[in-house]
Amino acid sequence: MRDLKGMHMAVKVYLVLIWLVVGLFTAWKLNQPNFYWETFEELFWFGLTTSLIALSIPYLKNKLLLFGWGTYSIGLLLDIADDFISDSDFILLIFDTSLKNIGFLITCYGMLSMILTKREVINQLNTEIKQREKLEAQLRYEANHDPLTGIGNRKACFETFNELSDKQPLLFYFDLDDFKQANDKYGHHVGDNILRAFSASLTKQFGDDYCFRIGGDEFVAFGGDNDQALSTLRDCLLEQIFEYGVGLSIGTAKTDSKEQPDTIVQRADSSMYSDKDSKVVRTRPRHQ
Ligand SMILES: Nc1nc2c(ncn2[C@@H]2O[C@H](COP(=O)(O)OP(=O)(O)OP(=O)(O)O)[C@@H](O)[C@H]2O)c(=O)[nH]1
Repeated sequence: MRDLKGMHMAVKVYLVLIWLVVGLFTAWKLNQPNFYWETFEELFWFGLTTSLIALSIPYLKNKLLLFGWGTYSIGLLLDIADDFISDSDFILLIFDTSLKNIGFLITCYGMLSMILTKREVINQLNTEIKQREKLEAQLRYEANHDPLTGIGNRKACFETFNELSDKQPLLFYFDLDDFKQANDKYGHHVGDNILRAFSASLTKQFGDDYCFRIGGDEFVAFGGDNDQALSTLRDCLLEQIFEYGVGLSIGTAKTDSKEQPDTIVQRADSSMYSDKDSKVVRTRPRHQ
């Protein structure tokens, strides 16, 4: 970019010089009886073209374009020479117009090939950008979602906590009962399916964006104050996994913008433990 700015500056300086030369040439020639306006015009274009070529050489990689441009300039030079030398003296002078036209065509073709090459490069870059964006979106998704259940993870829960609690002010904390037993009895893969089924029921109840898996068999969800009774909610969430002998403890805590998310989660966690401890039918004591 700085190079181009420098180039524009140099072009301006060259143009001023050309006009200066042309002005002096005109002033001088006006006093001559056989002044050729045509020569003056040809000199001007030759000066401008060669100046631009000289300036562009460091920036132009396309040899065809430079060759075309060069050929055009030679045509212009022959045009000027034509005014001073007669055709019979130098046969090449009759090709001035042809050389200009050939130079012009080669320049056009050089530009076309340059545009096509650039377009190919731009297409490649666009493909790379799209791939990168896709990869970034995937990485962002993986960083914020639990790979097993597909719902949000602990990190996502705390990052969106304030935003979600503004919309849904009651925090639910869920912990499966006797999940370890189900794991031991039916195998780890069934345990995985239980977690998936539970997550599916949870998102059905609370919505995809409001549920998170924050530990092995621990989940949180954001809901409204007017939600159904906890016993109904428990039955609903256990419907698909009840057959494996797992239960569900639920704790709740009202969110408060003055409190830290950690504190609110801790309150909901304590409430969940009270629920777990209050269970009369348990196959074994907790944390065994
Ligand atoms: N299948 C499976 N098991 C997991 C996964 N993550 C954690 N666990 C298991 O989940 C169990 C959680 O432990 P606890 O909460 O003590 O198990 P629990 O039997 O529910 O205990 P209580 O809550 O007291 O009833 C452990 O046995 C872990 O190995 C997982 O991704 N898949």
